[in-house]
Amino acid sequence: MAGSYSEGAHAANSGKREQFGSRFLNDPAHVFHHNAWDNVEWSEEQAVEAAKKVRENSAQRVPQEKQVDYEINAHKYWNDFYKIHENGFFKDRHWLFTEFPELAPSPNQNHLKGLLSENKRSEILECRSSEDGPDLTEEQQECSSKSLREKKQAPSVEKNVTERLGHLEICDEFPGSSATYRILEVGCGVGNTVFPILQTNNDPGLFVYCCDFSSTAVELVQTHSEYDPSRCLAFVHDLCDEDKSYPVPRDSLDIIILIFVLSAIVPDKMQKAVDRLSRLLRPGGLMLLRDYGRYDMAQLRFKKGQCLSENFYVRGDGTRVYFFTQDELDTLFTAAGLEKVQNVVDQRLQVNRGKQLTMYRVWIQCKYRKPLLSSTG
Ligand SMILES: C[S@@+](CC[C@H](N)C(=O)[O-])C[C@H]1O[C@@H](n2cnc3c(N)ncnc32)[C@H](O)[C@@H]1O
Repeated sequence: MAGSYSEGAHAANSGKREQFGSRFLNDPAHVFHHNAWDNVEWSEEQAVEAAKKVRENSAQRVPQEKQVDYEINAHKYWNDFYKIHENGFFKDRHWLFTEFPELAPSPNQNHLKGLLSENKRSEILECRSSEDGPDLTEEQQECSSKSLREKKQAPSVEKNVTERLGHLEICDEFPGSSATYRILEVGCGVGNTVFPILQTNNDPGLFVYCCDFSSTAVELVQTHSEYDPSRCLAFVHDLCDEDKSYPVPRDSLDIIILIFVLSAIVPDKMQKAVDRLSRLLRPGGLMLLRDYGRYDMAQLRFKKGQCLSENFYVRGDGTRVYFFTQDELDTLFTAAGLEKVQNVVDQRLQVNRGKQLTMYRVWIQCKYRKPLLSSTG
């Protein structure tokens, strides 16, 4: 499988991610000079070969009764996973702040969000004009200026925001209710995202919620030396469980993070799970996702007999994984009433220089925003 390699400019033009990628392989002969190459363009031959591998490994499906077991006992398989690996498997994700600067906003930006959660609508509209400074990200500037445009064009937007934020006053007692910036991570595992956020974001108004349906994982978070209940709440929750609610009211969260978790649930439950989460975001709040993309090396490595349904597989330890396209994720988020801010594919070539191995990774990264004038049920 030969890859062809792109210049950064080409990657940018083709809708591939720009922020991550800075090391480009221009000369295939240099492939083993570094550990990883960004924005690797696949050749047609390589894509055809990947599709063939997927057809082959999907030809034989896991029997129905086994599929039922994997679904009913999904949390047990993950519990077993964490009993074995504890917190040594997934690495802390310090790239988070490059990719998602919203997780560690500057004090000014937090102040801005705080005003919104305190329902000081008139103040926020005043503040925005002076705070749209150079230290806001491009997306945040776009968000803010869009808000201002909307303010001028449609007074009903303001009314809607006020009504929605008014809801918070009704449910004013919930964990973290006095916080001014609320982040929820779903499928948090042992806290490899949550603890870096708590370390990096020193905003006194920050409150971080995190949940996972693995009680073993949640216990590891709660017993971590840096777990501070005054800044964080870890709880057991199944994001597919329609009967159990989250411990926060609707329209209350600034950020929801989904890191390699949506791919772990059965595809026909994804939409409702995203819908429920979307309701928890405040107007203007963001859903952030990073997850497996179609034809990632992990998908191509599955053997016959591990396929549950199209692009959905079970690993040897009973945990499951789906491989998304950008369009599928776009449909999930937009159907949940969110607007696209970013939806990019990160095609990376990882290199094991010792073993002279090349590994083609495909990840998708998304940011979707709840509109100010929102109709998420
Ligand atoms: C691949 S791990 C990622 C963990 C973590 N987000 C990270 O990046 O380190 C997937 C996580 O999703 C959790 N998970 C899977 N299905 C879930 C569900 N239905 N509800 C809540 N958590 C779930 C698993 O227990 C596991 O911790």
